[in-house]
Amino acid sequence: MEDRVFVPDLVLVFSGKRKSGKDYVTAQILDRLGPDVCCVLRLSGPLKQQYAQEHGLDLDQLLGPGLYKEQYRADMIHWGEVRRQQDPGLFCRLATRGAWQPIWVVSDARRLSDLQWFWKEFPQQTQSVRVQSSEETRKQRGWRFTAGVDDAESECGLDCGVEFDWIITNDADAPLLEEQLHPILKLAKEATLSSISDS
Ligand SMILES: Nc1ncnc2c1ncn2[C@@H]1O[C@H](COP(=O)(O)OP(=O)(O)O)[C@@H](O)[C@H]1O
Ligand SMILES: C[C@@](O)(CCOP(=O)(O)OP(=O)(O)O)CC(=O)O
Repeated sequence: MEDRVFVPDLVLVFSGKRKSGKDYVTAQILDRLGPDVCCVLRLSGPLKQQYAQEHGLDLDQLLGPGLYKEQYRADMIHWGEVRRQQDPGLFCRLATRGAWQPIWVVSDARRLSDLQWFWKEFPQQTQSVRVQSSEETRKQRGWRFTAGVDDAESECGLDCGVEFDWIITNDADAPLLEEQLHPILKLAKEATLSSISDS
């Protein structure tokens, strides 16, 4: 474990397939809790930054939701895997560096090694959240199966073997997101309150 000065009260580590709604759901949580209390951290942020720099690419477009990033996704996955083999916690460390809010929402865990890093660093605080949507819904949001991406560890690494603390079903016919997020938001509020009363 690293020597830490700052330890968050709660770390919600989200995973889910492409277009399941990870960004959408985590943005809703940020919206409810506010930026003084909560931050959304993306493991893909430092990865894309480094990748863009090395390959002379447009970082803003790589970070955006458009088609640009899809042209590079397979190669970025491979590039990131090589980096992770050398140092499995690299992107987790970089993404969390400097985060000061008491609630961290990590939007994009993809591999067991990502979750393991948070469990090890923040055993008391980490809660895993899976966002799931049907293939039909994901298709309506623009997803198309891509060999080398949708059958790779980046998309399938957390498909089995993890008992998630929370599962959010993000389909039109599922219970309202508002209702599904309620217990998680309650937990976040309780975590900050109990740390205020401890201090
Ligand atoms: N519950 C929802 N209601 C409306 N739009 C949604 C919902 N969930 C996801 N979307 C939309 O679907 C698209 C894909 O969602 P996104 O959060 O980017 O997925 P992911 O981050 O898992 O790839 C985005 O345009 C997003 O706004
Ligand atoms: C190379 C990646 O980090 C690219 C991730 O890009 P996004 O996080 O933008 O992906 P989605 O939100 O699922 O569409 C994947 C990886 O294997 O690390």
